[in-house]
Amino acid sequence: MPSDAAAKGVKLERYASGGALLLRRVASGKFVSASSHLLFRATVLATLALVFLFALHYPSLLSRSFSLASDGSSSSVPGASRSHASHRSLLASTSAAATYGSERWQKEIRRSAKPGRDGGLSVLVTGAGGFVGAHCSLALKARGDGVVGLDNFNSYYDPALKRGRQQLLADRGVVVLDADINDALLLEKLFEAVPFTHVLHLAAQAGVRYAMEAPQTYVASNVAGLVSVFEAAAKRADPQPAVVWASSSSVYGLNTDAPFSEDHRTDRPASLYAATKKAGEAIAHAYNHIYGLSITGLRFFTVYGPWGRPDMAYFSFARSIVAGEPITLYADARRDFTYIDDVVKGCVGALDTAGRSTGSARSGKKSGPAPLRVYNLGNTSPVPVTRMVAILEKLLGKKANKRIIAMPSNGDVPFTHANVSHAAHDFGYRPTTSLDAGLRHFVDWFVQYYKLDIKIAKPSTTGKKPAAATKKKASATSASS
Ligand SMILES: O=C(O)[C@H]1O[C@H](OP(=O)(O)OP(=O)(O)OC[C@H]2O[C@@H](n3ccc(=O)[nH]c3=O)[C@H](O)[C@@H]2O)[C@H](O)[C@@H](O)[C@@H]1O
Repeated sequence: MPSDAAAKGVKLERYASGGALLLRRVASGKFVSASSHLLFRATVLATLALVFLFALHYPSLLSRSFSLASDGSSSSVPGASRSHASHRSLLASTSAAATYGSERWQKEIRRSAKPGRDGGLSVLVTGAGGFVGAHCSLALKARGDGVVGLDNFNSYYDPALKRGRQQLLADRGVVVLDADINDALLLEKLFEAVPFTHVLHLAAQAGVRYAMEAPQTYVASNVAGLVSVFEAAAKRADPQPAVVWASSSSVYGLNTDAPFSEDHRTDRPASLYAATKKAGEAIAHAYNHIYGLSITGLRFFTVYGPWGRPDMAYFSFARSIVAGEPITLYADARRDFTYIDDVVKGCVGALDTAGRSTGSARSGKKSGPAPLRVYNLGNTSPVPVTRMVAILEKLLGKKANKRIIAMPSNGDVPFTHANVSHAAHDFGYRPTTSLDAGLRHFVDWFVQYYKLDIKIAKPSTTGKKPAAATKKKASATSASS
């Protein structure tokens, strides 16, 4: 136990008085002598010198993140952009139980990547903490494929939701790394550790209208990040995997021919978001042409469902309706809303039929042409946004406080409508979920996840009155379950 004096921050000083040796109390601050000042300064200088040397020799470490999801470390990033996310990586590395490239790290990655069935795929899923990425990872794992995920868990929307999805995957033995697709060295280490058969590249900066606020994050994720993934798949992986990646219905931009077919013009994007996705399709062409990389782009049409993205209209409207807050509807807007389970089946079908890459990382040459494909994954039945709101109102048992305005000039397009005949022909893609049924699944999850005391209306076909919502723990309802 410290003495009372020490505990109070005082020191006892000997002094002579009248021949007697006495003790007196002196504040400890007064004892900070010139020599301890010097010592302090020397320590600070030495530390700065060490940091400088470290940064000089290992600059790439400053932009790398590599903790394993399973170590339980949480490092959500303040700020809205993916490009900001990597700055926390040094923290992630020091807190990780199994560090990047270490034997334990490799062992964990290989375990997660190992298929649980003969002929199973081994898939690297980027954006696995995201909405579509998490559902696809669960579905692949459920059918016996090996999956390794990565995600930078940025705070474009609530990172807690992404951590929740990560936990769902961890519960099923799927590792999701805290990592950024722009970290070339990390991707290299991943491909060194595992001969992935496929990459499902879903990490991106999503959201059409946010591109006006944060244009550079779209370039960083959707252009630079895509190049980073293609570079690693083409030059660092041996053998090269096939890549399936998320393009967007927004590439149709100002196209007015409907339904949208892959053969239609896509050279008039209405938003920077759409432009980066269109750029991605051009970049895919180049990597396929030069390196023989098998590449499939999937144009998603307004995907919705449980564990969805809170920035999307159906989700934010549901929150506003519950909170009694106003919502703004763009007059006459229509969307080909596509339910997550249908999209997951499309993604899995695209992976299964991707065809091999023909290039070699070692020789840098390709042995012949490799598949280069692009598909619409939509629902084929556009619905007015006002109808989507009416379904939500009915399910939630509450009227929305609606404000209807003309569509602003914010990158939005008035309608989307998918022709999916190519996907149907090549891998049997057939969307089966109506907006009514899909939103019901969403609201079921929404009420459970946010623990809302809401009675959900039964489907109109039953003609029954609203029943109490179940209170059991929220779970994914995708093909994974
Ligand atoms: O299909 C796609 O390619 C895109 O789908 C969605 O984009 P969007 O269709 O604009 O989805 P929401 O932001 O959820 O908007 C849905 C509809 O609600 C309308 N809306 C949106 C916001 C609002 O305040 N009011 C409103 O009426 C929009 O005009 C749109 O018609 C996603 O956010 C994109 O990431 C994705 O790439």
